[in-house]
Amino acid sequence: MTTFQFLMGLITYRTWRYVINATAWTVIYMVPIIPGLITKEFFDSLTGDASLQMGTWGIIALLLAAALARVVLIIVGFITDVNFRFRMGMMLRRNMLKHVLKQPGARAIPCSPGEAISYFRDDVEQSEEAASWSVDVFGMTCFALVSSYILIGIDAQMTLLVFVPLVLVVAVAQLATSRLQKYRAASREATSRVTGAISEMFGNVQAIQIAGAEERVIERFRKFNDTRRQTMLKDKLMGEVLDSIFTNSVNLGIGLILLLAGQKLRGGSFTVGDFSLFVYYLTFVTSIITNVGKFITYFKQMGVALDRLKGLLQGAPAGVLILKEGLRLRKGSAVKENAAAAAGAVATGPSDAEPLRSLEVEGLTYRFPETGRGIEDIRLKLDGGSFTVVTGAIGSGKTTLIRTLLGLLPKDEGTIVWNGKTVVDPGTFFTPANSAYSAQIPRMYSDTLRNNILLGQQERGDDLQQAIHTAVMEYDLDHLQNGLETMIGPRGVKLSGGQMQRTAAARMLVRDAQLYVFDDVSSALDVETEQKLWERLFQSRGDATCLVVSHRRAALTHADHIIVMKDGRIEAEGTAEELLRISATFQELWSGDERTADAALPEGAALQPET
Ligand SMILES: Nc1ncnc2c1ncn2[C@@H]1O[C@H](COP(=O)(O)OP(=O)(O)OP(=O)(O)O)[C@@H](O)[C@H]1O
Repeated sequence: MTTFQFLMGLITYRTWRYVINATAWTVIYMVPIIPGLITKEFFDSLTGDASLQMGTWGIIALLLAAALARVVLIIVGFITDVNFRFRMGMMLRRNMLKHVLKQPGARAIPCSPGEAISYFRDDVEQSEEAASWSVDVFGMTCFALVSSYILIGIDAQMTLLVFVPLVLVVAVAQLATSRLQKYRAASREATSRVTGAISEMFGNVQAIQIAGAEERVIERFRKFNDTRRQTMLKDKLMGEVLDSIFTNSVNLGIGLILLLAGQKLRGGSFTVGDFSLFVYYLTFVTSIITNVGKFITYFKQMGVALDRLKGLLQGAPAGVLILKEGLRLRKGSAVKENAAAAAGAVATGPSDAEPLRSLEVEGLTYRFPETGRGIEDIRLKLDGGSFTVVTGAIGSGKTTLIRTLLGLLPKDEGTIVWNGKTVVDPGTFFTPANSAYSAQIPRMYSDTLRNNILLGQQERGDDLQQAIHTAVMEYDLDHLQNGLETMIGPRGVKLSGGQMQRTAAARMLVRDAQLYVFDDVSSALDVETEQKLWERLFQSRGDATCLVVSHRRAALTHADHIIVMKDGRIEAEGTAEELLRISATFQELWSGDERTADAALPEGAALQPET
């Protein structure tokens, strides 16, 4: 998609709003034609050259009326502009967000959240700016056409001098294009790095403190800021240089007009009124020239913004950005949408989920583009109601296997078959009521513990209490000041690693699902708590199928089937007894866990809330 197609895509999102906006601003730009003619009449009346006799008060009244009309029109223009800009920006942001949310969860954005914020804020604003200025260019062109027609009628030679700078400006702006784009791209990139670094720093305060890395982190941040300062300076300087070229080329035009007008006035072919009209229109032509230059600059910068936004799409067609769907800004449409969503929820609700009889995976492969590592040719089968553990050394591919199976990473190859039917889109299929998942690193929101567990789900009967009990959270609740109503997350009480994992387990268990997937939920739990968790899970959800990543004996001894991963492939599989005989990797993991269990902390040591 070219920058022009992108611009047209934005403009035609709400064509009639654009037309209203363009009409309003065209009238605003055209209004000064009238006071110019009135002023000409006034001066000509002083020298007796006037064709209309209005008198001083008549002229004042006309000038006031024209000024008042312009004020009113400008207010209208601002309203139409804000409305148009808002919708355009919202459409872009909505389409970007929709695309991001459709991506496999683990690769939703190709950058840090801070950088993504810069795409959503700065690049969208830049695109809005160019589209909004296109309205002004249209209005200004109309003014230029009408005023030049009037001026040519008076003096063609002088008119040429007024408009020559316009040609100059366009030529200079075109010549400066590639450099301007280069500087803009560099300054945007540097800004993204800075916002990305801020989000990383705030997200990793504890890790930075523990490593005593404050100074090094700040030094790195300072370097990013220095680069940003330099690139921004170049970008701004280039903008200012162009601006001054535009303004000064106009001044040159004014000088020439003054010289010529002097001669012509003396010769009698030019009236004082004509002179006043030229000078009056010139002030507007000046702003037109500057603004046309600005628009060309914004258009070029829009090209840079478009390239960056394409990057966020990760290879999807750029047309995604300008998909024309409704914004649903009115209350009525939101209500309708909620009703539709509620209807959808019934169709996929727990009662409709088909009980899991078998889940088969064949040739599942995913390689991270950055490292080429991942999982290769995974084949596995889960029977309904079974407890399967995936184990293996660090980096052997356990998490990648789970994420690829659940559609959080886009599989390169392989098939997933649920009860004999191929799963076409794992990302949407592996959600409640088919499956629920607890990630290796759980994320908490700044909200109450209750809302963090429910995550929008309606509380039904004693579901919540049951999930809390199964996740072995009762001790935590007793020790949190406001129990379930305690504010947690970044802006509340900080939970320990074990508390977060139990909260994530409760979040998963409060949902009815056929398949429960635990990714290393036990890594921050002591042995006794983990033992309780599995026992309670079997009591409360005995018929559920579980797929668990763990290297702990507490999980391994409960397993019907164990899969041992090594270098992204399945190295061995079987029961714990069988694997202890045949797999050296498994023997190592088994004895490694014995040492960990011996050194484990007593129950409750990790349960105190960190504040
Ligand atoms: N985001 C990523 N980008 C590139 N490579 C990755 C990424 N995540 C993991 N890898 C690589 O893929 C391989 C498998 O990683 P994975 O996280 O699945 O291992 P794991 O067995 O779950 O490890 P752990 O026990 O530490 O959680 C490793 O070599 C790892 O370096």
